[in-house]
Amino acid sequence: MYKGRRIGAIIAAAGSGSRMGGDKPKQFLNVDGIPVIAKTYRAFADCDMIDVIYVVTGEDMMQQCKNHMVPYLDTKQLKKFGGIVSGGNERQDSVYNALIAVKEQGGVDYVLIHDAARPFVTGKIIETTVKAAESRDAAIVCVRPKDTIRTVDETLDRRSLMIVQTPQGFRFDLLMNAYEKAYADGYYGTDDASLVERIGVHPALVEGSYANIKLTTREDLPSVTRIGKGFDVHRLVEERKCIIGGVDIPNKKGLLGHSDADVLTHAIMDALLGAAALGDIGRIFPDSDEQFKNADSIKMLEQVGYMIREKGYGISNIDATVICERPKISPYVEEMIENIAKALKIDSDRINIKGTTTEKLGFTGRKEGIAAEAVCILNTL
Ligand SMILES: Nc1ccn([C@@H]2O[C@H](COP(=O)(O)OP(=O)(O)OP(=O)(O)O)[C@@H](O)[C@H]2O)c(=O)n1
Ligand SMILES: C[C@](O)(CO)[C@H](O)COP(=O)(O)O
Repeated sequence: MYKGRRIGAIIAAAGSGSRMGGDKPKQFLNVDGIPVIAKTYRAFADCDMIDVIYVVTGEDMMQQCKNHMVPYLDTKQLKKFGGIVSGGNERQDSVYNALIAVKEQGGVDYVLIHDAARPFVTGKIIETTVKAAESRDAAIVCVRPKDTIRTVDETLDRRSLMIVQTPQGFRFDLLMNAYEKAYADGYYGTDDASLVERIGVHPALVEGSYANIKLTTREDLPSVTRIGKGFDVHRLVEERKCIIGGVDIPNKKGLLGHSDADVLTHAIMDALLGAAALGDIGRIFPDSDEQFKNADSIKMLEQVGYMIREKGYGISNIDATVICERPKISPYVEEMIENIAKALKIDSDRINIKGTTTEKLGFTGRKEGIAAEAVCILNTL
């Protein structure tokens, strides 16, 4: 409530995100650890001035939308949920469908229209828009362009230009009239204010934020950095090969394990899987499975690399340490790096491998086994 007025919000989430691409619409992608639609909804739900929130999404996306929203909201936030409305072909059609649903459910005094694809909207922006809409009937959030803007033919005067964002807030009956007039005239606009202007109302301009971007193309997505850590140990025994980092190293004893027991490659796989929240090698390549008996770990690493890319991550770097008295690691480091880089399809300068001893202490010091640890950083592509 604001000054005793009932304030509604409509979140437009029926787009297909064709410019973003990918396997799901952008409103269902994750930003800051939660789906975009949930983050956007939360911003409105957490604002005391907002009484009820309607989400408009594609007819075929209703369930997907709920799944990406409801589990991320608390009881207080969910209390404001007015319902999900089926959208239309264009943003304007979607918003109109939601306006009709709001009206059918008793209406509100003022309504804020917001793109689901603008999850960085703040409580302050929402409040300022409500106040401006209440005093001026219509209010839109804008920022000044930072670059020079021109048409194909001429440079425009930047001082008179504004970049229009959402939310856009209106007296409810005014916006409804504007939409009805637009449809009567066959007019389509790219925002709500342009429709209201056609019936003679100029909106108040509210200062937005450069951070309140509309996620439109891949470059708009904030980069995500994830860290992973892996550790592995294998026992040294007679009559086994000593394969480390894919290099068959001449040594009196070799490493015991279900696969080829490549301790270094295993630690690296666990670091990568951990960073991507994909579990660990035990889960992906179980030692109860015969197909992994004496398996080439570099081949398994290749598969892990594929899974990481599938999840949308690139490998920023890997740093690994092999811990043993013997064999000496340094003569083989370059070859190990080459094998690992090739399997992961990354540049070799993203990988660092080193060897160390435990000064003859512990099981590595007694040459009973070899340990390896690895850390990695993944970034969204
Ligand atoms: N028929 C439509 C089209 C768009 N939108 C919503 O309007 C907002 C702004 O639109 P836009 O960035 O163009 O989203 P998309 O239409 O999804 O993107 P694209 O044009 O790249 O397909 C988005 O939150 C989008 O979900 C909508 O509710 N109904
Ligand atoms: C409403 C809007 O976000 C204001 O900048 C924008 O016009 C939506 O346009 P789109 O063509 O649907 O991306």
